[in-house]
Amino acid sequence: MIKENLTLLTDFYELTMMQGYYKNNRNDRVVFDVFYRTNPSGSGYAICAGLDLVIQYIKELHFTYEDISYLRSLNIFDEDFLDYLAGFHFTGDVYAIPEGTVVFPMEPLVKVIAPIMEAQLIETAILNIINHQSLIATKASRVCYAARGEAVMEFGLRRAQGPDAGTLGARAAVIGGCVGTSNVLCAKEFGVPALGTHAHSWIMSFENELTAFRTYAELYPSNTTLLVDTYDTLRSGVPHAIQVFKELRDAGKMPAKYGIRLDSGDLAYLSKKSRQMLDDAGFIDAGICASSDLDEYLIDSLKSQGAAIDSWGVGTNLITSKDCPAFGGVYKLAAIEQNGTFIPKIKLSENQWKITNPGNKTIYRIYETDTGKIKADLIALVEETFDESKPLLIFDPISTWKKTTLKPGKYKMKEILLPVFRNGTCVYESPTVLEIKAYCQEQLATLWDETRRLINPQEVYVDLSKVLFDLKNEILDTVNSQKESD
Ligand SMILES: Nc1ncnc2c1ncn2[C@@H]1O[C@H](COP(=O)(O)OP(=O)(O)OP(=O)(O)O)[C@@H](O)[C@H]1O
Ligand SMILES: O=P(O)(O)OC[C@H]1O[C@H](OP(=O)(O)OP(=O)(O)O)[C@H](O)[C@@H]1O
Ligand SMILES: O=C(O)c1cccnc1
Repeated sequence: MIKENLTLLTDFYELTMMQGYYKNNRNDRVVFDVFYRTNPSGSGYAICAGLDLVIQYIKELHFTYEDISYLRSLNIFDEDFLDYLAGFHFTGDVYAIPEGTVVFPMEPLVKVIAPIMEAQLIETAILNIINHQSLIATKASRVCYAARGEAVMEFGLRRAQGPDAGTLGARAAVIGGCVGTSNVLCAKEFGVPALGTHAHSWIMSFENELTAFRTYAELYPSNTTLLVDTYDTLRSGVPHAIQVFKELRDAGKMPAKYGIRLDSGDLAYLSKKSRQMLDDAGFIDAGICASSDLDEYLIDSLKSQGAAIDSWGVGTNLITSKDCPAFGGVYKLAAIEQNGTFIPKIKLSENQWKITNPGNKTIYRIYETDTGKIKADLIALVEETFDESKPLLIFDPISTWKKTTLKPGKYKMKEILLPVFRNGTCVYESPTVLEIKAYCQEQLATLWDETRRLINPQEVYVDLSKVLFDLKNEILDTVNSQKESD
């Protein structure tokens, strides 16, 4: 599923444009930026994810004999262009922000520098991959934030939008902070923990709840989590679970990890009552897991209600990012090479926020030295250099009066857009998913609490360097004066 050749996973217009470029002998190198304009779910940040699949996709790019025959059958592509496609492979450069990094609106997450035919073809798949995985990684980081460090298991496969979304979404959820997933294919493919309890059907398939619990506990002596809400949580489920735990204790076979799962009803009330019953029976280390249509807001609310829950199973709302189903990443042309120099390009909009940033750019993350927290991100042209031993003026590119001068010694800069392909060859090795998850935790720690909060977070400034800001305004002035003279 994930490793297949995805070359035709593109919008038809990319191919019709490609043929147009081909027929007009236009294959100049261009710069395209992938960026998004608004953080999903009202978040103060996003987590970028999906680069590993983008790399696999680009490495595999080629049109098979069947692909070419299919395109020929559409009666729109000429033989000379189809011949070109038959020999097609990617020859360009790609730069990207590593997976698991916290990112902010308007900054290029991926930058493609390639002949326009190649750069155009890969737009759709790159957006498809980055948009989906970044959306779910961001959602997972919010859910895990609400759980305040307690384990969150990803349980959404059955309600995901198809097998790929379920599997790659689970990968992204682990990057964002989940301890593992119920999705076995994801666990195998990406080397992440396969986790789970059991279903109501297990209980219902036995003559009674007690026998179902006993049988499960015998089968899985090292991790016995019993689902207690099939008939009556407090009158039947929890007492039966306690009875089974007592039998295990009496037999000297106490599981290393054991507890109950609540899946319906008032989770705050039921968890507190269950906790009391378990504690009274001497099972103070029994865990209480909760599931049932949870999301970050419900978990946060349950926490503030004092719910006695210590692990969480989250499915539908996480794997589908139900409150915000699209990430909104776009792919915009930023420059075209002419005679060896990149000519910056701009896309105008009535909305100032939507006007693109021109040129071949990179991003510097600016950290406060005292705290290690992010002060701002700075988008600059690649040829610019910065000297940390000098003061740095940063200002908001829209509300330019919002500015600050950073003193030498008080800030550090780190370039976060890294080379991934050079001249068509991959020069980047993706870390494992668990390494990316650990890196993501470090990244989240560089955010201020005010930016992490779930509602109305403080935004992080993404500024333009003075050189880029001036260039953008110069181009805007030129375009505007051209419009007036037309
Ligand atoms: N204490 C609580 N505070 C806020 N929300 C809660 C609390 N307890 C449960 N919830 C949420 O309320 C919703 C309850 O859903 P609903 O009433 O449809 O069914 P249920 O209790 O899961 O029972 P069933 O599965 O039998 O229909 C779930 O989203 C659950 O997470
Ligand atoms: O609520 P979500 O966040 O989507 O989490 C996944 C849900 O999937 C299961 O229910 P389901 O009714 O599918 O199966 P079950 O009979 O095992 O409860 C599980 O018990 C959770 O309630
Ligand atoms: O293992 C579980 O408890 C589980 C798995 C998928 C969906 N709901 C629950």
